[in-house]
Amino acid sequence: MKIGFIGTGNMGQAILEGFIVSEKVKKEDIFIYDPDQLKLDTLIKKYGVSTAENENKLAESSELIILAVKPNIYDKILEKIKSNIDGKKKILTIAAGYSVDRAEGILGNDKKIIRTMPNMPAQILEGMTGVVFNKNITHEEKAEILELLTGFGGAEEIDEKLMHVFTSISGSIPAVVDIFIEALADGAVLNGMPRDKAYRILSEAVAGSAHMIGKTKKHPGLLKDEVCSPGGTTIEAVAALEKGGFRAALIEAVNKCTEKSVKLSEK
Ligand SMILES: NC(=O)C1=CN([C@@H]2O[C@H](COP(=O)(O)OP(=O)(O)OC[C@H]3O[C@@H](n4cnc5c(N)ncnc54)[C@H](O)[C@@H]3O)[C@@H](O)[C@H]2O)C=CC1
Ligand SMILES: O=C(O)[C@@H]1CCC=N1
Repeated sequence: MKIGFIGTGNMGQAILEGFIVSEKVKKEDIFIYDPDQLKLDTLIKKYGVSTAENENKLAESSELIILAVKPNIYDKILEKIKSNIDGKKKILTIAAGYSVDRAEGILGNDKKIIRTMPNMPAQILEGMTGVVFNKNITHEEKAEILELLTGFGGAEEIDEKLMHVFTSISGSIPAVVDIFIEALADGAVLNGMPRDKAYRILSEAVAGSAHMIGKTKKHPGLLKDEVCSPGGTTIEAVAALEKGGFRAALIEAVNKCTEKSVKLSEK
């Protein structure tokens, strides 16, 4: 399948890298367009992909078009490429708060639209992507798209109503985890550990703890209890977190992020 990227910023590049590293897509089948020539030159050099002269040329030569620009220019780009989108081409969106309905409103409801919410670990094949298909995508095409997306991590079809909260707990979550790890490393540095060593240890310890939940299927509260020895060290950390409002801060973070996705969708 010929795939075109409109926009090769942070997320566009992460997906592109995911496709290449996973070998799901051949470099000859990837076309990119971005007004930032430096980004294009770097990606052409690094991955051997081809560039298109403009958005329309890219749309003409691609079967799947990935719109990886900021949400506020989605309407403008779709209007621009509209005449090159027939009922066979697929448009894949990744923007926060950009509904299938809105894309159909511009392209027509006879077009094939896939709304996704990827996340940055796609770059290292450990991403998680939420997927919504419009009614024009066939069963075979759904399977083909999910297969492509699972090349760089997990991919799950979800109800579009849940896309806002999915954005908070998947699309945006790397930033939350990054702050979490940075702050933990500050604590380690405070106690004499070199920062780079702390990051190395934390990335393993946090990933392992997260995998325990998926692999053991135990309730996270139970896993926490198993770590807290009576009168031991861990319960001191737990008590400090509760005192600092850790849970409330995280619930509010998910809530605010979800609200923002809703707001973006109302624009
Ligand atoms: N950064 C992330 O972790 C995630 C981002 N997203 C979504 O990805 C989209 C892009 O976000 P980022 O990559 O973070 O932004 P970014 O600012 O890094 O990338 C946007 C790219 O679009 C390019 N661009 C601007 N006008 C263009 C045009 N007319 N045609 C083609 N390209 C054009 C810019 O030069 C830039 O390279 C957003 O819609 C965002 O909601 C979704 C999930 C995660
Ligand atoms: O911050 C944003 O709006 C995008 C969507 C999810 C992650 N980054």
